[in-house]
Amino acid sequence: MIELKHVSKTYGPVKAVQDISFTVDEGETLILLGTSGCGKTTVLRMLNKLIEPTTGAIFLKNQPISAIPAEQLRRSMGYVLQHTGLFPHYTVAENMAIVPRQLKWDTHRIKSRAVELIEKLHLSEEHLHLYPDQLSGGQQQRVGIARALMADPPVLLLDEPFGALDPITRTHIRQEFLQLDELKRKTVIMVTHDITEAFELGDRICLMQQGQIEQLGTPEELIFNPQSNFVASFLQEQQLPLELKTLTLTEIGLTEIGQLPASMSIWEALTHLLPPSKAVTPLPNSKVTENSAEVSQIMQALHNHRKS
Ligand SMILES: Nc1ncnc2c1ncn2[C@@H]1O[C@H](COP(=O)(O)OP(=O)(O)OP(=O)(O)O)[C@@H](O)[C@H]1O
Repeated sequence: MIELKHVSKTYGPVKAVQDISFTVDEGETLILLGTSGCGKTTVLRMLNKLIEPTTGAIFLKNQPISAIPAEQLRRSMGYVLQHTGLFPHYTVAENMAIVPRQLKWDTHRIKSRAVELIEKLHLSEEHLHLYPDQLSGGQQQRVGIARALMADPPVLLLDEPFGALDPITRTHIRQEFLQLDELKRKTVIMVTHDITEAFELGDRICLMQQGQIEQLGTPEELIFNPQSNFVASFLQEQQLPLELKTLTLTEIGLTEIGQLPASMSIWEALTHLLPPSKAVTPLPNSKVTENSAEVSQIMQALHNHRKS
């Protein structure tokens, strides 16, 4: 669906992106993960033709995007900018109508699509008449996503879509986002520096450092088979929670734990088994202290899986 071949971008002496190649399949969610300044946003901006690669080429459905007019390309790619990028002097409805107007949709179609999406994102029709600064940060982020989805583009580019939110709101919006039926058939490329977010949302993760790819793989590959010390140390602090979220009970060799389905992640299983006070917040990074028979059995199976 999308392919980057040996793409680099330099700004004078600054090598923002250095010789990056990867493909993203149709319907896949790829996360660009890395610390500030590693080149994630630059990749996204090149995909959308906001900037040109210095060398290398980008393809959309096997066609070089250099041959696709920018306007046409952007109609097939919704873009959620860092800090939402909503126009402050436009109402929510006007912000959401920008692309449909370019596509010459009639007023009725624009309105009904806006109402449909705003409700899917857990806002109400009344919000359509407000200006961005009359909304909370979380509401603005929802509008930013709704705006990008208006014309139902097959590709969605998201730059830190849940940035600048407190951790609890961030988790809520992320859960809503995961459940959005609108996203199920889209190809999504999302930038984040939040490891948990990357592991929850990504089919694959591209971990970058100083403009280069350190490792590109599934969450499980990154956690259990880090290709460099950088990858291992980048993930180290979150190691246990990531393992718990990435692996299912089946994958650690457990087919029966009480009534819980074996396709559940270890995290979900422990959330069911542990008392709410322990399950609500992420489990301690170093060890799980609760000692019920099932929890012990799960942790033993995880231990065995690590050794295998
Ligand atoms: N227009 C520009 N002119 C000069 N240097 C730039 C420009 N845009 C980006 N850079 C540099 O390129 C590098 C990569 O920037 P980029 O914004 O892609 O990083 P990032 O990983 O998205 O960071 P963040 O998470 O902080 O947004 C940085 O060193 C940045 O200073």
